[in-house]
Order: sequence, then C-alpha cells, then structure tokens
Amino acid sequence: MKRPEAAPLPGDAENVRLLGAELLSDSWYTLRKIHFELRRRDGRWQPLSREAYDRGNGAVLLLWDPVRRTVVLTRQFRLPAFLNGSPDGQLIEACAGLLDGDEPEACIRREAEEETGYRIRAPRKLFEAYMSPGSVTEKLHFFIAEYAPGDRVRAGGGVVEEGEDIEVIEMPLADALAAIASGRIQDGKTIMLLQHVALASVNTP
Ligand SMILES: Nc1nc2c(ncn2[C@@H]2O[C@H](COP(=O)(O)OP(=O)(O)O[C@H]3O[C@H](CO)[C@@H](O)[C@H](O)[C@@H]3O)[C@@H](O)[C@H]2O)c(=O)[nH]1
Ligand SMILES: [Mg+2]
Repeated sequence: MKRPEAAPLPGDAENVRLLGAELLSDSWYTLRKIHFELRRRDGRWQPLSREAYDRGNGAVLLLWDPVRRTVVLTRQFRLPAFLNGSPDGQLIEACAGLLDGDEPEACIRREAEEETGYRIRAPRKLFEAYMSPGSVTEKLHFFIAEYAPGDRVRAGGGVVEEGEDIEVIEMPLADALAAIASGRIQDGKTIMLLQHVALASVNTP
C-alpha cells in the first residue's frame, strides 16, 4: 500500500492566515504543527499553533439486508483503541478504508470486497463527516448498500501482507443497536451508520 501524501496547505481565508508548517513526523502518515493567525469574532488577530495529523480521507459502508434486517460488520484489532482502554483492542466496525487516491465510491467497493467478501451492487452516498476535527484532517465519506446472502463472492478478511486480520460478522440490526447501548460497539462511524438505518426504518411507513 502506498502512503498518502499530506495535503498541501490551503490559501488564506477571510479569518485565517497561515504562517508556516513544521513537519513533526512523516514516518507513515504526516503529523505537522501549523502556525497561523485566527481572527476572533471581535476582529482581533490571535497567533496560534496546532498539530494536525494527516492520513488522507476515507470511506465507510454499511451493508444492510432490508429483507432479513441484518447488517454485515467487521471485527479487527485497532492499536489506538487498545492503547486507550479496549481490553483486547478488537473493534466491531462497518467496513472502511482510506481512499488511497481513489474516488470514494471506488474505494468503498474495493474495501467491501477485500474486507467482507461482498461484491456490492449499488452503494448510496449518505453524507460526509470530519471524525476528529480538532486533531485529524480526515473527512470520511459515508455509504450504505443493500446486500443479499448471494452477493458474497469470497471470504474477505483483509490483506494479509498489510497486517489485516478481519473477521466478518453478520448480525440482526436489533442486536447491533443493542451492542451500541451495551458498549460492545464503540466505533463512531459504525454507530452513525447503524443509527441512520434505525432512523430511516422509523421514518419509512
Ligand atoms: N506499515 C504500516 N501500515 C499502516 C500504518 N497505519 C496503517 N497501516 C495500514 O494501512 C492500512 C489501512 O487500511 P484501510 O482499510 O485502508 O483503512 P482503515 O484503517 O480501515 O481506515 C478506516 O477506518 C479508520 C478508523 O475508523 C478511518 O479513520 C478511516 O477513514 C477508514 O474509515 C492497513 O493495512 C494498516 O495496517 C502504519 O503506521 N504502518
Ligand atoms: Mg479498513
């Protein structure tokens, strides 16, 4: 897998003047310290510095079977979650990946097949969201796609050479929603997608 280049700094805006960037780390992704001036609401310009971690943008997809009311999720080790209190670091998530230079829809088709083994037919874009805007530049593109059991063309599991070891889990939507309440599902993007389906079901007669 190629590493994404950090995005070039944008031009100034009405309320922001960029003064410079210090590279703190580009070991795998890029961590920079950005020096800038921000115009406060009272008109005063305030000098500030903030660190920003750039790992590119990503896409995430919920596979949803409206006939059986089931979803397909993944389970994999996430080091940052392990460092921050997850007892085994295994997180249940909707399948997702970094864009790696692709358009979001192409990315999510590739990731769905690599991670879950499902070949998706018609992904529907829902929304875009910054997931951790105080520290991480990433914007995530959210999709949903209907699936049926016959759409699974291979085992999935991720790319072994890249260290991925992904378990594919199918469960009723009701169980997934209960898992949010119990704390068994703690991944933000996944919670957003499951709640989207739950809300859409409530609002569809
Ligand atoms: N060697 C090396 N490999 C890395 C490193 N960091 C990540 N990788 C590898 O880069 C690949 C990233 O896998 P993707 O499936 O493309 O991304 P993801 O980690 O699933 O990201 C998704 O979830 C994230 C967490 O919620 C999201 O931030 C992201 O947008 C996306 O949705 C994995 O094979 C991972 O092992 C690193 O520091 N070193
Ligand atoms: Mg992934």
